[in-house]
Amino acid sequence: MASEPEVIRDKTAMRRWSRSHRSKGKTLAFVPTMGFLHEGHLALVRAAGALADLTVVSIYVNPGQFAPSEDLDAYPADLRGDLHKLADLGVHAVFCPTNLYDHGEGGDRGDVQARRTEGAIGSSGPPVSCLEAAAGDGSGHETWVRVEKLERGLCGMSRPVFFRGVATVVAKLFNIVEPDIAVFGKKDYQQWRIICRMVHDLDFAVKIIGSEIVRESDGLAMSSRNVRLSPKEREKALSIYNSLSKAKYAALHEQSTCQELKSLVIQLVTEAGGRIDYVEIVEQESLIPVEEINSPAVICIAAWFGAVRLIDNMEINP
Ligand SMILES: Nc1ncnc2c1ncn2[C@@H]1O[C@H](COP(=O)(O)OP(=O)(O)OP(=O)(O)O)[C@@H](O)[C@H]1O
Ligand SMILES: CC(C)(CO)[C@@H](O)C(=O)[O-]
Ligand code: BAL
Repeated sequence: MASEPEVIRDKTAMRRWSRSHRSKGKTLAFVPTMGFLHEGHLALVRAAGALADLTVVSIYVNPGQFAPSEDLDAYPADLRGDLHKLADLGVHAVFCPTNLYDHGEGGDRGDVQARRTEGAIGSSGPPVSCLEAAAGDGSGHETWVRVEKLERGLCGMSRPVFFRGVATVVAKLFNIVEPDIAVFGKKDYQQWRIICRMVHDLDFAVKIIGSEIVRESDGLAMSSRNVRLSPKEREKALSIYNSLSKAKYAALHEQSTCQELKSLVIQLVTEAGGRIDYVEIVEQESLIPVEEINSPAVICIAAWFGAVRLIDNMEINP
């Protein structure tokens, strides 16, 4: 049985841990997560373990990437279960920060009531995150990293504070953990591309690895949010994978146009009872929408099943 990972809650202690190992010549691989770990996360952890001497996993549900109207409060958690899973994989440290943002008394998940308060900063201006809403007057944190073009489309359309929050928290985590390598899942395709771009543009000394999507045996992409689907919704949600698979086949074998492919996915998911947020076919790196697939593209979808919004994608390499 592997030894328990060290659980580190303080950001200064995390940096100290990293630096003490790095000063002895150890390399460090890092997997940032929001916890409630499933096989998708564990695949990233295994990949990380194979690439460096030591593996660090962070578990942190970041209020800076959720809008007050989103599901921060409903996000599932099971720290004890997560730590067991990570111990089995021989992870060396788990960073569960309690002081990542210095924004006062509410702790990092903030004050729920304040988050819901109408008239919190920005209510008539630009959209705000739960982090700012909890602080009320916006004090404590005011620096944001934005990857301006890549954050605009796809999930950025319906989650306007999301990628600003992700890029910022990942930059903070990189500065604290100081890893050599970090592993992200391609399930969150736009997020992975945004992190690659941020690392390139801001000269972070971190190599980013994109890890393939891990699916349930019937094809549904693993996601922490799947646990919130009712059995009926879980069945309907399979239409995402089925429709993406059909669209990919049609793209490769039937020369369908992107408009036809998108219509096919929208029709199949809608008929199954899902509510489409977006279906888009974009270039793999720039995420610019394409009309025909004659170079590497990816078909991306977000759809609601009841109160749960799921995302998925499939790369198409003609
Ligand atoms: N099925 C999966 N296959 C590969 N990587 C995954 C999968 N699910 C999550 N990941 C990756 O794990 C990392 C942490 O993601 P996160 O903790 O948000 O989990 P999640 O399952 O994506 O949760 P949710 O989508 O419900 O927020 C991200 O890099 C994400 O892309
Ligand atoms: C990268 C991340 C840990 C940042 O909070 C999160 O967006 C996630 O889990 O995908
Ligand atoms: N994996 C994405 C995190 C989020 O939806 O907030």
